[in-house]
Amino acid sequence: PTMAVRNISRFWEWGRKIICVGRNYADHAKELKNAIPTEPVLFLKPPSAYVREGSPILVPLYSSNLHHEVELGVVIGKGGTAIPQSAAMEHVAGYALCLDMTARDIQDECKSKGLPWTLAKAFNTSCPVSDFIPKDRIPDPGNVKLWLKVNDQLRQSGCTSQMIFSVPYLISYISEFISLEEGDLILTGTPKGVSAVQEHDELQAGIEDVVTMNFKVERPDH
Ligand SMILES: O=C([O-])CC(=O)C(=O)O
Ligand SMILES: [Mg+2]
Repeated sequence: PTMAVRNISRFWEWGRKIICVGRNYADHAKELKNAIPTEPVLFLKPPSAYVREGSPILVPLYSSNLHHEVELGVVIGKGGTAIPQSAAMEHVAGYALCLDMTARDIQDECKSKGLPWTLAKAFNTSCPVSDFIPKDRIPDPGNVKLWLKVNDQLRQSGCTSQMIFSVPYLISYISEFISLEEGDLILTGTPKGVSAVQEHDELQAGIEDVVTMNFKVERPDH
């Protein structure tokens, strides 16, 4: 019998979970008039949220305010529970540039009703991802410059040095409650500059000196 060999560089095909951190940059928390968190804010996306370059980001039919959020993604290489911060980086296989696509109108409605963000954050194509970035290409995840352009106009530009909670802290914190598995992805939050995108917009995002990616926004035909 042949055993399929799974390659971490195609982690999005593994069907593992996507754990997202919200409000991890003070400048973004402020632009949405949220308090600066004293503990990480967590939510999830299902593996069906993944979309790769060459396929479009689809605007959910129920939203008229789809926002981009550019984020550093951390790909887990070794699973664990209650991982100490001092060992956290041993659990990292690499990184990916990610977008946390957000139906902001639906999120606002959920917030005001005290309901979960699922339909605002976890719909199909809500997690565009770049190629896998091996760990050694990013020597310090606390000093990564991220940017995002819509139709060639710069909208977001930030550095992970502005994160409230560091990558090792997040791995340790999350794994206390939710065991991490090989192939999981952690989205570490977005810096300021989130804004709306429309059908036919072209998004380009990058990690300075490491990777760029391009996505087109479309309306689904169903
Ligand atoms: O929707 C939000 O503002 C929370 C979030 O994902 C982030 O800060 O990256
Ligand atoms: Mg986000």
